[in-house]
Amino acid sequence: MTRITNVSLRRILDSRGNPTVEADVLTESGGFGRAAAPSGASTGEFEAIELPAEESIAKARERAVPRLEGLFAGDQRSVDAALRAADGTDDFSAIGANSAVAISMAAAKAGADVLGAPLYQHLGGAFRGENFPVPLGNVVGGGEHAKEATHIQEFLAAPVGAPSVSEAVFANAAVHAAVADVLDEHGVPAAKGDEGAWAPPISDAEAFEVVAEAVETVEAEVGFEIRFGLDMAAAELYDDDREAYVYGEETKSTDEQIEYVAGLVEEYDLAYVEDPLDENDYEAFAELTDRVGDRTLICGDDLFVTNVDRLREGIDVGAGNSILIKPNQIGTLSDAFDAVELATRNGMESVISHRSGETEDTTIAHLAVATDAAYIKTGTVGGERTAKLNELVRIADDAV
Ligand SMILES: C=C(OP(=O)(O)O)C(=O)O
Ligand SMILES: [Mg+2]
Repeated sequence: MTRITNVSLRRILDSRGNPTVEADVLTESGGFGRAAAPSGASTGEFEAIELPAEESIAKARERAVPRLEGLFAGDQRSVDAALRAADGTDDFSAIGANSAVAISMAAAKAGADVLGAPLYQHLGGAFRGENFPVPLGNVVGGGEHAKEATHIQEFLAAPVGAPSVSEAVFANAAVHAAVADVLDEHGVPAAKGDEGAWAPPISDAEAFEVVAEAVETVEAEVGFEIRFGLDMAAAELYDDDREAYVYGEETKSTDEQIEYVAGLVEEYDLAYVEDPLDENDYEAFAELTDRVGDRTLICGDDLFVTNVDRLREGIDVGAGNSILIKPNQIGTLSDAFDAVELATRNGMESVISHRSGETEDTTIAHLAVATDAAYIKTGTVGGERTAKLNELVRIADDAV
């Protein structure tokens, strides 16, 4: 292992055209790692804090960079502990989780480079599992990612029967194309949302029919099982004052929301439902998990925010049976690994995820393989999404 000699930070563009933070980490033996922070739009209330990119860079340069120089790049726990110590808050509000996560990931890449190992190997170790994650591909979407489209944020193709990562990735792209065909037949124009999913001006009920038809068509073509799932991002639908989930003109009480989601799982044989309920409602999550958790994944994104304390609370009451892992929600790779480990020890699946604002960074593809995650959620089309999907294909091919 060699020591970090230099950490540099710069402002780059994300996929929405917003500024984000990129970090370069250099070691004394010439090891190099570069990584960039993604950014959410439907962010959870309990996420680590993202500061404006310029401010985050200035604060991290002043407080974190001097502490990092001299540390071993391959010693991820020490690097991440130094980031936490430099920040001094629980939520990275002093230097920004955007600089923290960019540095944490860049250090991991520099550590891998020093060893001459691919990142997934460095992070996962010699005894990592042999499994590859099933990609969940966003094919129709709305909510905070596209205005005038569906209330439900994401309809996700789930090629659970694909014999390989490559076939799964191409199946999702085929479902995305098939959705366009179905919309075209119905005369519905559709732009794309932030993650590259179609964002048609149709009701949620119509979207279910469109996606079900597209999935069925592609399933028949490829000859393996494709199901679909949802990210309801229900914290964005929930109105605290009205104590109800708001779908345009319609509202649903918490009990009605549970009934609605349980009905959808039944009707469409959903493989996956993320954030079906508000981020503060562990109890309702637990009730839904009790009802349908034996046949689908109930995943906490805004509920858990990749945070072991919130996950522990969920485990105690049986809220959800899987966790979404977004490194920038918590600020470091060590924290993200801890969340995966806690989930695994408690029989929960992990789903490694992109954000709606992304870059060409491919770290999450390596993270998903390193942690033996059941799923990766990283879109279907669009350069910042295919960067991760293509990296997954390369990892499976052992060609990184
Ligand atoms: C990827 C998501 O969106 P965002 O990055 O906007 O939180 C999500 O909610 O899972
Ligand atoms: Mg989500």
